[in-house]
Amino acid sequence: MSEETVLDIEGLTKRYRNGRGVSDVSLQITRGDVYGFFGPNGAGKSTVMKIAAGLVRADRGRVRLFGTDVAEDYERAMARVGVLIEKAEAFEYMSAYKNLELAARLYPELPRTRIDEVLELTGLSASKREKVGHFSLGMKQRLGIASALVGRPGLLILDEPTNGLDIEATVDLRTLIVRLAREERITFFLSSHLISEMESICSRIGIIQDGRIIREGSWQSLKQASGQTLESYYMSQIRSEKGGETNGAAQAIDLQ
Ligand SMILES: Nc1ncnc2c1ncn2[C@@H]1O[C@H](COP(=O)(O)OP(=O)(O)OP(=O)(O)O)[C@@H](O)[C@H]1O
Repeated sequence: MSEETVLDIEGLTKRYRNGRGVSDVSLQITRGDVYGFFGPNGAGKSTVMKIAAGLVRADRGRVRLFGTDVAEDYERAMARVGVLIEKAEAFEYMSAYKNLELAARLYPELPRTRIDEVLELTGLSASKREKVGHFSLGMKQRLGIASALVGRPGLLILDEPTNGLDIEATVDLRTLIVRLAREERITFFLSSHLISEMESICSRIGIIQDGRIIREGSWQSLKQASGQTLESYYMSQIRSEKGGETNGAAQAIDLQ
């Protein structure tokens, strides 16, 4: 594993009691990547992300964050990781600022100015005294990201960050991710079931279907190799797997 590998997932398998889950998932994310994890509903994106964030235990396989195994030393592995899985949770009757103060309690060594910094980064400074209950969904998502940013993470894991957002809020969120990647040098592992919403900001892409990674590569190489938009490429891959043209076998090809 190179020094630059921020997240290293190897051979993850998780079977829920109902027999669903993920099988033999491996992927690596390098410092500076905006890694887009795409797949249909129920493909296994959240399961992989929850295991990566130490929230669900895998049956087999290994996750290393910044070189530390999550199962062996959770606190160390997660020290530089911010997580937003599913919907951003916040106390609705409190202001954005108060919510972030609570998040900041986990990091007593951080200066109080960090709260204003993350409010500024996420474009919420003007609303910081407003109750979160009055926020739009897009603002709540941005507050969730602000909360994940408090501890100055090197990696942000965002599961379906655009879920339920309208176009304007989706565009704002994309702009925010690009800005954070550039200005704060944050690496991203983000998922979506709508490739068109995120493909333009991703440097690497993994496609998961029925619990297995079926394609992986850099945005450029996948786009060039396919000679079509990534959305069309994605659809053709998903359909060909469904049609059994590849016998449903895991075919993680790295085109880089
Ligand atoms: N706690 C659970 N118990 C049983 N089955 C589960 C559980 N969580 C997920 N599953 C099943 O595992 C499979 C993968 O689910 P997962 O939520 O990881 O997919 P996903 O790609 O994130 O889907 P979506 O885009 O709909 O969020 C699905 O078939 C789902 O029904």
